[in-house]
Amino acid sequence: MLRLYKFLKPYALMIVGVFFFVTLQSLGDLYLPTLMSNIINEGVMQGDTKRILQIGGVMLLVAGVGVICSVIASFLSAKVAANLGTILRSKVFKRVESYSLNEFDKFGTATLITRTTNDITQIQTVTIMIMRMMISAPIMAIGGLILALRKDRPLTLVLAVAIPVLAIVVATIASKVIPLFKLVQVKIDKINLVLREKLTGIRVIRAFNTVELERRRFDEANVDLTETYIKVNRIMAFMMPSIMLVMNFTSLAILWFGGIRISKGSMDLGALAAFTQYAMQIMFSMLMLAMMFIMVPRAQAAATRINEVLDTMPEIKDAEKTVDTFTGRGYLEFRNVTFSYEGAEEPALKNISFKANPGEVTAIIGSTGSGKSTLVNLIPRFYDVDSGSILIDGVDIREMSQETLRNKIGFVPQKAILFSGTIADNIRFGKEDATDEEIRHAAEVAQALEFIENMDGGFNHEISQGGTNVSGGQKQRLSIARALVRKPEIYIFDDSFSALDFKTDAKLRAALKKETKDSTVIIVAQRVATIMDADRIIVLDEGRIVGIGTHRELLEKCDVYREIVSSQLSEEEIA
Ligand SMILES: Nc1ncnc2c1ncn2[C@@H]1O[C@H](COP(=O)(O)OP(=O)(O)OP(=O)(O)O)[C@@H](O)[C@H]1O
Repeated sequence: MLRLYKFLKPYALMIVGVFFFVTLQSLGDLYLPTLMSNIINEGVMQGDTKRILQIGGVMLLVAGVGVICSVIASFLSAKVAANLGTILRSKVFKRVESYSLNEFDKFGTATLITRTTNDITQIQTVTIMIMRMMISAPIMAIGGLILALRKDRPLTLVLAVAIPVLAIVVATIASKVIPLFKLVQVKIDKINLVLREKLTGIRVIRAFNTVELERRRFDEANVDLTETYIKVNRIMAFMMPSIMLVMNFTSLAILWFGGIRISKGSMDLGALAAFTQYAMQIMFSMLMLAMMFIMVPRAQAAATRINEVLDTMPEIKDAEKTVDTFTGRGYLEFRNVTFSYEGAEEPALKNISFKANPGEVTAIIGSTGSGKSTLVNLIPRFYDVDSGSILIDGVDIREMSQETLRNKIGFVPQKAILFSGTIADNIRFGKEDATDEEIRHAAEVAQALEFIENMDGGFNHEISQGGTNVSGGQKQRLSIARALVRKPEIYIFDDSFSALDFKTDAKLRAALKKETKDSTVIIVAQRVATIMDADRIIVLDEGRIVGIGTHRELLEKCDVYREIVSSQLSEEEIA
């Protein structure tokens, strides 16, 4: 956790301020019992009303200053903790943003969300507590002890018994509760995971009538978390009564032995009243320390999880010296590329070699799971190859900056993703400074203009979160327009025409031909009709290339291709 506190450097002055005001408040609190003892001895016992009012006035003043100090310390500590939260959230977000898909696969989205929200809030809360208690608890404990000793030395023997008893009670409770707090964090992760999956899959859940089943699964995770919370609270419920019991017995013992000492004339009434209060202050400060010992490990667990995110360096990094000048315009080459997903037994791609030139369409076809998406995901460096290399214009993509590389590419993913905002905003995502004319043109080529113009507000029509207010085919066309507006050197369409009807598919490809005539186009497709006219078709099977050529060439020499074709096209279409 200390590591995270390094981020607090800019707020050092505020933290000093918190310590200062907390110290002032604690000193005031320590002074009050002495003043009370004076009121009893010098005012009440002597019947001196003036003295009572005098000391009472000072007590009010001390208490008033204490309240002001406490308010300022609260305000400052809350501000410091809130700022720490902001810094941590932004650091975690920045790091997560830099992750390659490998790291995303490793963590999972649910835990990354819990770590950015719940874990950081946990640290924020504990930070406020630490700032307030770290100073005040020792001052109150040590100061209280010194002042109690000054009031009556023999009576402190009662404390010598009471404090260890209190320590044992608190330590027993803490040892049981700390591991449970750590468990709570993991269980919150689980709830987030279930919740996220259920919410994103709500349509499937409704369609398959599994609402009841899913509810039960959520309830299981929920009950699991609740039970852990109940366990924690059951133990914590013992804490206050046990501590109060020890404290009440301590008060009783002080009054008992103090009474004996008063009756012997070795102690006065004021000193006994003050001593009782100091004893309570000492024990409360021990309690504060105990709370810190319980809460800090909980925040420590959160801190470890945050540090894990911050310490995980993205596997894909820019080279020290990057190449920025290129002689070609999107000439793509795969040289003996082999790639495996982390933890997979078999490589997803084996020994892939091919060339794709500007002005040509290179199509990739193959059965599901044959590695088509994996192959195109390697081009923008979502993952790095295990061996071999991918070159653009003769330069290994690992030798150029990721920004330069990705600027060359217009990527249309298999699953069209839209963001909340207008249709124009979504297309402009491809090119920040795109003019209205460019956006309109991209939409026209993507065969999206007609449906956009039929929508309320046209290009200003708002897309809802996750793009739920447009159809699958419309989503695909908008994500194609987003890639087109970039006018990139390399277009990658990962099964991006699958949701289009045949007529729109054909019209789109005809329009694309003109638009992409100077670019290298890679099309992953399931439908043979979509890629029949491609300059080069690559047939993948279980991660290997089993054929490269035109439609005609492959029909003659590639069995796998022939099988795919005959399962989709009629005899006349093949001919
Ligand atoms: N993130 C991942 N982690 C581990 N394995 C993966 C991952 N993504 C894909 N795979 C595996 O890699 C293989 C190739 O998957 P890929 O998505 O490239 O196939 P595909 O040909 O695009 O299939 P489809 O046509 O169904 O989209 C599959 O066996 C798949 O299970």
